[in-house]
Amino acid sequence: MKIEFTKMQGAGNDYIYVNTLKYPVSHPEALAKEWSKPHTGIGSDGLVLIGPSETGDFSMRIFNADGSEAMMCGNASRCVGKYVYEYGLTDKKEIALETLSGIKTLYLHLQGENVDSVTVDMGAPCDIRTVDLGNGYLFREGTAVNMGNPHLVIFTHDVSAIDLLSEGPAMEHHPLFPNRVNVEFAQVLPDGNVRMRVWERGSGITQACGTGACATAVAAAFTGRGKGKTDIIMDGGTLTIEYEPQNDRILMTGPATKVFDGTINMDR
Ligand SMILES: N[C@H](CCC[C@H](N)C(=O)O)C(=O)O
Repeated sequence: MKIEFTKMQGAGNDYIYVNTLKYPVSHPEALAKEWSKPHTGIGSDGLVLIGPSETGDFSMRIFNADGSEAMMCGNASRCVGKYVYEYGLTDKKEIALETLSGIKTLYLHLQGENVDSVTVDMGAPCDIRTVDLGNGYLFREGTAVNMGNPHLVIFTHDVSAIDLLSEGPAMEHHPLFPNRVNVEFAQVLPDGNVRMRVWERGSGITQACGTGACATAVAAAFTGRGKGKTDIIMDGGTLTIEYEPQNDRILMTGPATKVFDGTINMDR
């Protein structure tokens, strides 16, 4: 059976989007793995399913490139906003999106007929704590933050010097995080904005991570490095994060971009 999909990216974090109202998907874990492969698949950081919702306007499920299901994805939530508006599933510019970590509100910013950026109310961070990573690792200390999904933020003076391919997996599988963790290496710049590189649980190096950008801003505030509105500059683009520890929410603003539409066979 041939189904339609759309490849979209937010700050370079690319996913395959399928409208399950039209094409129900019964085995997303296997498809995420197969389709994410760059040479034999479509090539992506994972698969995102857009569906109906009883508590919100739409629902989103996200699968990493290794087939594991994630609770939340910041970059995908913006792209879902663009998708449902531009493909005529809604004419709302404020959308309640149901995720495994609760309802997130999307505020669409239009350029003519098209959505070019989206602000997402990402809710409140939780379980913020300093963690001792122990001996035998490049860094001794990090900040754990839960943004609906787990993150470990490590501040360093030179983020370009980090060998992500070895440091990323070492942290993802650190014994302190039995469910694995998304890892952000962050460097505060002279103007207070932050340069960040990410290793995602289940997808490896990605160009950007929305929940990771939020976690980085939270960790910066928690460790006395923060400012209320911070640009988090990643390899694939920049997200603006608004966070004040006394407030109960984080606002994330950034681009949402369509790459192409395609069709693919669902059964092999
Ligand atoms: N790229 C995503 C996060 C995916 C999360 C996933 N890697 C996990 O928690 O397992 C973002 O923009 O927030």
